[in-house]
Amino acid sequence: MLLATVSPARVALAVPPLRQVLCRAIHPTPSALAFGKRPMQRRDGPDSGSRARPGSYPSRGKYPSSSDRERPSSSNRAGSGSAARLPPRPPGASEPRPFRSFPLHATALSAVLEHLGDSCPTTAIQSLSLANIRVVSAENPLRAILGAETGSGKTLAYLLPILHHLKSTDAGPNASNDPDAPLAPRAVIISPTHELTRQSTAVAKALAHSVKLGVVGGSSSAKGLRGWAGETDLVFATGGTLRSMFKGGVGEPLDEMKELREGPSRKRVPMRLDRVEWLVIDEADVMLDFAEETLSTLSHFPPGINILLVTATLPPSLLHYITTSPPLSSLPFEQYLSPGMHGLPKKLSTQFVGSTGGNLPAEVARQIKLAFAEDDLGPAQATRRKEGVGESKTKTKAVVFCNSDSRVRSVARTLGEKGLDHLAWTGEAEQRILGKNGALDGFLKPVTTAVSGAGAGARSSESFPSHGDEGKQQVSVSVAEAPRVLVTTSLLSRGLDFAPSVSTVVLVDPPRDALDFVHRAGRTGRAGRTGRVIVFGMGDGRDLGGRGGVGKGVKEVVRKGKGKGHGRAFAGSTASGGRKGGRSAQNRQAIGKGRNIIN
Ligand SMILES: Nc1ncnc2c1ncn2[C@@H]1O[C@H](COP(=O)(O)OP(=O)(O)OP(=O)(O)O)[C@@H](O)[C@H]1O
Repeated sequence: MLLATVSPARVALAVPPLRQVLCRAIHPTPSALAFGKRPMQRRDGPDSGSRARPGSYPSRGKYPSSSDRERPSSSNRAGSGSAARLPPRPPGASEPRPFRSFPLHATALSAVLEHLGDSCPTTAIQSLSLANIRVVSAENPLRAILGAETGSGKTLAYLLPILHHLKSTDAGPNASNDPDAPLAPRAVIISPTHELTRQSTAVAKALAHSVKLGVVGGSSSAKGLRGWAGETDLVFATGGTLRSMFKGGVGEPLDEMKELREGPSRKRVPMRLDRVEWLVIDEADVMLDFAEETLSTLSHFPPGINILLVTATLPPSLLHYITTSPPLSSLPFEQYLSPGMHGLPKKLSTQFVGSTGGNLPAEVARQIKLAFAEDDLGPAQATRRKEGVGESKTKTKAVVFCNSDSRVRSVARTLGEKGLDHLAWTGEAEQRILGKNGALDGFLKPVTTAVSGAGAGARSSESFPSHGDEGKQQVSVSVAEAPRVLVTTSLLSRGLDFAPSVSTVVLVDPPRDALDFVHRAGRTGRAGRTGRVIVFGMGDGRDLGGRGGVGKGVKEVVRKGKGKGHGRAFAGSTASGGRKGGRSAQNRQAIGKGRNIIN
């Protein structure tokens, strides 16, 4: 009944068949390519794409370079185009392409080339985003979903178009140095956890340093945004941090209890949202767990802002939510979904452990030791070297997911007894309460920046090749003596970019649903690298279909990761779509008791 209030056009947009999404991706309109400009035509108007627009590319039979945009030819000025002069349709807009082939602001382009390496191409979602995420007019804001598998570069997929836009329309540094001026960003990025907020902030800072934009990141609700004031460009925060700033209205003190306890000398952090042009909700499907809070947060933002929802999983319930809940439902969302979405990363193997001999934690420890021993074998070492993980002596690491804090404690205890150096990280972890990633750094990918003059960005010919870390300078602290195993809960399953040395993810308890499986498993095998996920509690993997909704969903995810993915909405525990019939995956018995590997 709720859908009755939604126009047919919007329903059609809400759940497009894959072919519609891909068609749009394969044939981006000139206006879609002209991002950063604000032509007057409606984005989805009937004549969209039928004539050249201001800022669109000259027809040259190739992708234009950024310099094309900076020096417009007579054929790409406003009104000079015609259908006959449209640029050739690209062969596949989700194909990897050089970052230079997109009309990025020169500073944003050099920042990303410095960050990833000069010759590093885009990933599928980055190609889609850079070709399509643009502001058409202030009166016609953009609403878009960016969806792609874990570890596929979604952070840059949303950051780059925003950096481009902010820089292209930058009015220069704010003259006011008033320490009491409210924090006033142009873009706000909401993440579900403090850990992810801190990591995304670090990535944005690494880029924004060259782009010369301001980035503020909240690391905890207690002190994250304190000390910042005045106009800035990007603010990263959790929904909770933002809400606590809005409590009682924008400009009210943050965390009043602390303020009472520690006295009025602590700096207040008011925030003004009237300058906000962009709102990004990272890990957007988590919104569903906090539906009311999310809507209450959104109600503070101006109505005409551009909204990007970024996600690795797109359940129909999320589509329903955004089409029926104001203010999200006020405009339809375009969908840019990578073909690999809802599958596991391609080089991630799934291994099921059916039998534990009655002692689950001990078997977990045994399987981790086995995995590390496999990693130390020659071929695994050679692959890691090729993938830029580091020296052949680099020790691989494992992240272990449990469904509860008590399970974290019991597994951690056993790992200790079995001589496995580990870190246990739950919502109650002391470092976490202090608002620091510190202890986690040994597991997280350090944010790097190129050392000038050094050759960075080793390439391979795969569609999503790993980039080398040669020639990079580590920005975060040294983590040489960090433990090899991290034991945690779903708290760290979302969005975090774990280090390439994390070769193994262990699911001690069955995932709550297939979405949970996708996110936990996706902490390894990132950026085209190899990885393995070891799954307990779901049998030996041969009869997943017979294990109810979760089993069916997991089976579907594993199969999609190995074949051609699709971008349809994902039913989670009862995933729909995908190929019928024979398995694309090959099952083979693993070395080790009862472990079944699906490659
Ligand atoms: N074009 C690229 N080529 C190679 N590596 C890339 C590229 N873009 C980003 N990366 C790297 O890929 C890794 C994963 O990126 P990111 O964390 O943005 O993935 P994600 O899609 O957001 O994953 P998740 O769904 O888990 O949040 C990062 O280490 C990033 O530096």
